[in-house]
Amino acid sequence: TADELTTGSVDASEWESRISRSRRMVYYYNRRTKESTWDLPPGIDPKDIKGYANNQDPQNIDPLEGGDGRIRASHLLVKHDKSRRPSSWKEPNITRTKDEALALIKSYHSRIISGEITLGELAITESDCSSAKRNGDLGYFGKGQMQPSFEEAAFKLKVGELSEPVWSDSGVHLILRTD
Ligand SMILES: O=C(N[C@H](Cc1nc2ccccc2[nH]1)C(=O)O)c1cc2ccccc2s1
Repeated sequence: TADELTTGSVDASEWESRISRSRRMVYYYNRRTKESTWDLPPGIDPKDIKGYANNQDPQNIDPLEGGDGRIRASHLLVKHDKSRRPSSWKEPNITRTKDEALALIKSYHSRIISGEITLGELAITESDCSSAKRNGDLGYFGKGQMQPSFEEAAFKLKVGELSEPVWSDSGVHLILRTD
């Protein structure tokens, strides 16, 4: 439409293709306008859209990546005094040092790999991220959505694998890839 031409949302780079899990069909999502559509706007060539390879049969989706290049993960975040936002639902003013945060996350890592407790259970009470309310679940995310260090570590994990401590501007994380 005319306004699309003026707002430039005919720009292929704003679009990504995703899989509708319910209808097992490819749909298109515009990261800027947040709109979803089954049909690409006129003037955009599907082959220019990143994400799920188009005109592939959604039945042969890579089961490990949800088919559209996204993964799902939960995490437990321990913030410190130099975090991007040294505050959380748990602690309005976080004063622990980076070393103390690392010591804490290592103790959590040990308890999880020993089988004493799961990351999801521990995140509820101990994570400094608001995802604590969802057992640390961050939902599905693709490349370019999370902080680079977090994304790099998460995409290296196999489904069900727990990361070593991972630093981001927010603090130090344990990441569990769940899908
Ligand atoms: O950025 C968030 N929360 C920040 C802390 C934080 N920083 C992160 C950096 C990478 C991945 C997750 C992260 N969580 C905060 O509460 O200060 C998010 C919260 C939630 C909640 C539900 C789903 C996704 C997200 S991402």
